[in-house]
Amino acid sequence: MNFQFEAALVVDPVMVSTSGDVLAGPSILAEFREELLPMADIITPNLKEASALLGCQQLKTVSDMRSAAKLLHEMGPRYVIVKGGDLPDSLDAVDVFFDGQDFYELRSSRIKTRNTHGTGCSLASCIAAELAKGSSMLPAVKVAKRYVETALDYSKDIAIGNGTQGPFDHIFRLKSNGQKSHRQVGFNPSDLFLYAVTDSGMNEKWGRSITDAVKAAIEGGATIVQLREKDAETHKFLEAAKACCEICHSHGIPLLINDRIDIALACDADGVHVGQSDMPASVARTLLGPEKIIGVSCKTIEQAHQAWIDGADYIGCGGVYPTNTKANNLTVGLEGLKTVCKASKLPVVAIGGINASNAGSVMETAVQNLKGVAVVSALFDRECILTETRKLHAVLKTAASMTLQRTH
Ligand SMILES: Cc1ncc(COP(=O)(O)OP(=O)(O)O)c(N)n1
Ligand SMILES: Cc1ncsc1CCOP(=O)(O)O
Repeated sequence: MNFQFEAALVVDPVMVSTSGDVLAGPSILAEFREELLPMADIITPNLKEASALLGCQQLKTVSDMRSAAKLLHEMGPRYVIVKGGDLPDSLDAVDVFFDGQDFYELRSSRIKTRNTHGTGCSLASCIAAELAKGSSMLPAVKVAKRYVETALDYSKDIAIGNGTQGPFDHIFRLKSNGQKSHRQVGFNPSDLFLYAVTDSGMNEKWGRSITDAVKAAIEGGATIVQLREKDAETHKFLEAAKACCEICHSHGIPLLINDRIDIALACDADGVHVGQSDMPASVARTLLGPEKIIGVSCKTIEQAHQAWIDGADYIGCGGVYPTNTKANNLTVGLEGLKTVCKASKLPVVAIGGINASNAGSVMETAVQNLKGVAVVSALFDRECILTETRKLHAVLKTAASMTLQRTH
């Protein structure tokens, strides 16, 4: 693993709590400014703390937060995130991240709860933990934000003690894992290794149900499944999606729905895959919440960058090779795939015309961020899905181990 930080100092200047209580007085400000901030890799003040550090400057808008982030950066930390939880309720929850050059507005849905004690410390701790795992700063901040948002959502209705504000529950993942034994929580990019994408037309042609097709793909080694049922009627699709959810989750395999956010919500699938002309990923993220997986189809560096800004988890890049499965789909080729992979901040799965004969060439490009291949016809437009999935899995494993040998 390539560690970006040998040691990192994450400073949460705990001075004013989310509830407005003053936790540290003005006497500490000089030490913060002169001693701590110049050493910090990142500081994570809320609006009141940023205001106090800047001599009680009023911070009421996102534009004020940008100016504050810049001024705080001049005090020495390498990165600043000004947390906007205290902005008026009518606005989205926006945090402003500044790396000394560029500003990023990190938006999330506003979760209505009084249980907010501990959010600031947990965000800072989670950033530190991500840095320790080898992450660079902005991805670490994004993971931490998602974690806090999910924990807030999980614990929004918990009633503890007598105070008006309670703590949020930051060990929710252990609990939710216990409740749903096989269901994976969060997104693991290695799941993209062998991505099976169904097709209603192909199942019809071979006289198969979606559930039988999904079962066979999983048995053959598929690591993630997407239901891409373009012609399915909604009621039937929902019933099939619910059944596929059960099958996938009993095997610990994530199930995504193509395009249909309504179906994904109704069957509690693990997420969705959307294209450039579908629901924007940022809206999908707001609708689905922080925990669901969102994939976006991208052919260009700009689209990949936008997907990342919008809060996607991975991108699907292609068509790598010509295909009959998707009409009028521009082919980007291996070179286009490499270009997007190198620029992407998100993991990538290659798609389009991929089969057991060419999957090795795709994986052996060993380009950064490429985690696997997504395949429709090479699995589902075949007589035996199980055999074809096994064959493809073997090819991918060989390619992955050859790549590993080459790089060591
Ligand atoms: C993994 C993956 N990558 C790309 C696509 C294509 O999605 P989209 O651009 O929305 O096109 P349709 O699949 O809707 O025809 C995908 N489905 N999965
Ligand atoms: C959905 C999609 N998006 C880009 S190419 C493609 C079709 C992939 O199907 P196949 O694996 O049969 O080429």
